[in-house]
Amino acid sequence: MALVFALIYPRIKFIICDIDYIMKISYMGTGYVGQVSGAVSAHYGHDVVLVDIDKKKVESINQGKPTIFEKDLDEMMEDLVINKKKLRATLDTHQAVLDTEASFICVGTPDRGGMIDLSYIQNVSKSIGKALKDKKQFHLVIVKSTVVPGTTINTVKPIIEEFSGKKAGVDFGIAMNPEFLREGLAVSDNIDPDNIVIGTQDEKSQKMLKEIYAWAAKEKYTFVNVTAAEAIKYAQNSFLAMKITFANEWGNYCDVMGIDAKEVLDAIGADRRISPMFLRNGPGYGGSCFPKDVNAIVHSGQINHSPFRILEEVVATNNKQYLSLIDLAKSKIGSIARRKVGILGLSFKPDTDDTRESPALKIISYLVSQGCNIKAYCPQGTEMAKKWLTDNRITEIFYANSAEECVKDVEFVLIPTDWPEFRELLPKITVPTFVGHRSFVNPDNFENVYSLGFPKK
Ligand SMILES: NC(=O)c1ccc[n+]([C@@H]2O[C@H](COP(=O)([O-])OP(=O)(O)OC[C@H]3O[C@@H](n4cnc5c(N)ncnc54)[C@H](O)[C@@H]3O)[C@@H](O)[C@H]2O)c1
Ligand SMILES: O=c1ccn([C@@H]2O[C@H](COP(=O)(O)OP(=O)(O)O[C@H]3O[C@H](CO)[C@@H](O)[C@H](O)[C@H]3O)[C@@H](O)[C@H]2O)c(=O)[nH]1
Repeated sequence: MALVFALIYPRIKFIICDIDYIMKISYMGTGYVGQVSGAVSAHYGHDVVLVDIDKKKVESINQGKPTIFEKDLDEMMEDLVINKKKLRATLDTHQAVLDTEASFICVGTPDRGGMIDLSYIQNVSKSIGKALKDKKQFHLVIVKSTVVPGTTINTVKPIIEEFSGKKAGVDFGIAMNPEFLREGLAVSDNIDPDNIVIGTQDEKSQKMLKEIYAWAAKEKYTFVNVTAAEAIKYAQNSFLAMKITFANEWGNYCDVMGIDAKEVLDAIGADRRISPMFLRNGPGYGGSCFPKDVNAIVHSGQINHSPFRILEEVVATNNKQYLSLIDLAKSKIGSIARRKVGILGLSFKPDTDDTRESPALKIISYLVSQGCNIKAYCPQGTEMAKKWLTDNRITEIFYANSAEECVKDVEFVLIPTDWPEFRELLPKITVPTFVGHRSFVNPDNFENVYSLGFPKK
């Protein structure tokens, strides 16, 4: 991916306009998805306005500063906002709809008791509908947020029709274009996507989406209807979550059987039918997407009388997997109650500041319940972690300023998140250290280091 990015980035930096028609596009919701996909769209030549209800985000973007930590986004946004003036942000949804030809809906669809909370989708659909009432020209509305199959047609479309008094497919278009970016690699994933899924119900909307993505190679397009586009997103994420869970269960089994899980997983990954991607065992998948998306599709299967038994098991297994790292520590050092523990890595994976559903936070909650004294450090995730832990009344944590400080004066260390920079520290740690991802390190190279999926005496 690094090589692909190195080849592609200079090209888009210097050839800003790679499209036949410069479209005016608004992105409703300026989080990880809206901010990155909006910036990349502007980079390829479109005129983009990002819309949010959060004033701080809008102000920061208008100064050319992203509000998330994402590789290459700082430089790209500063260039687009300050120098090229292709990207701006606003709080005014109404005006943004009037000023643009197409709007992507990129608001959150968080987990609420195993289902997705549609309130943000409903609110933004109402605002778009009200604006369309005042607009004469055709406008394309594209759902990019992850929504369960049926949501665009049964929720978004009727709300916009009601508030605009207009008809979908005639006065405005309705489409679904799921987002596949990975946090930490969001810019490069957007610049060079594997697949662009275009879900539409009418020809005009499909034509407009082809213009929006005119910069991409045509073989990347997948044309489907709106509901299939919604389903593709869930099928993909649940498959990947299942693959990781498969690797995790093999990791657990290999521990017990005295086998190095990496040898097994690397070997099967060499078979092209399986592939090595998403086959690293660890302390369970986290993040803002896999946990909530697998829950939501399991729920949709249940209420539609077509249960996903295999995914129900994936959820149950993943919910417990973080405990395997604690069990590994217990198996080597005995009781962990009331011990001093250093936790390296709070984000749900490296290269992001996002700590949503991070296994590290579940581990901290458990250790605190056992009376442990926690020191924690993360290169980017501390701020978001602190907020979540404080909201959950976990306040007795010492947040170290460096990885070195975090591992001093503790009885053992846990590394749930495999930030590459922690590797350099391993030779200097003198206390037992337990690593979540076997792919991160070979524990045989260190006296005191243990890993899930690696049976070390
Ligand atoms: N984060 C990812 O890696 C990722 C990848 C692919 C798909 N998705 C999906 O994309 C969607 C957005 O995810 P995210 O991580 O960017 O969410 P996020 O929570 O980071 O951002 C959502 C933004 O929407 C804003 N918002 C809420 N209501 C609004 C309104 N009425 N008008 C304008 N803005 C409004 C919020 O203030 C926030 O800034 C979700 O459905 C998610 O499942 C996320
Ligand atoms: O082999 C692996 C790969 C990942 N993980 C874990 O799985 C989680 C998710 O990782 P990743 O998929 O890299 O990050 P996300 O940014 O959550 O991206 C996923 O979720 C997004 C939101 O839907 C999708 O757009 C992406 O395609 C999909 O990969 C993290 O906790 C990882 O540590 C593993 O344990 N082992």
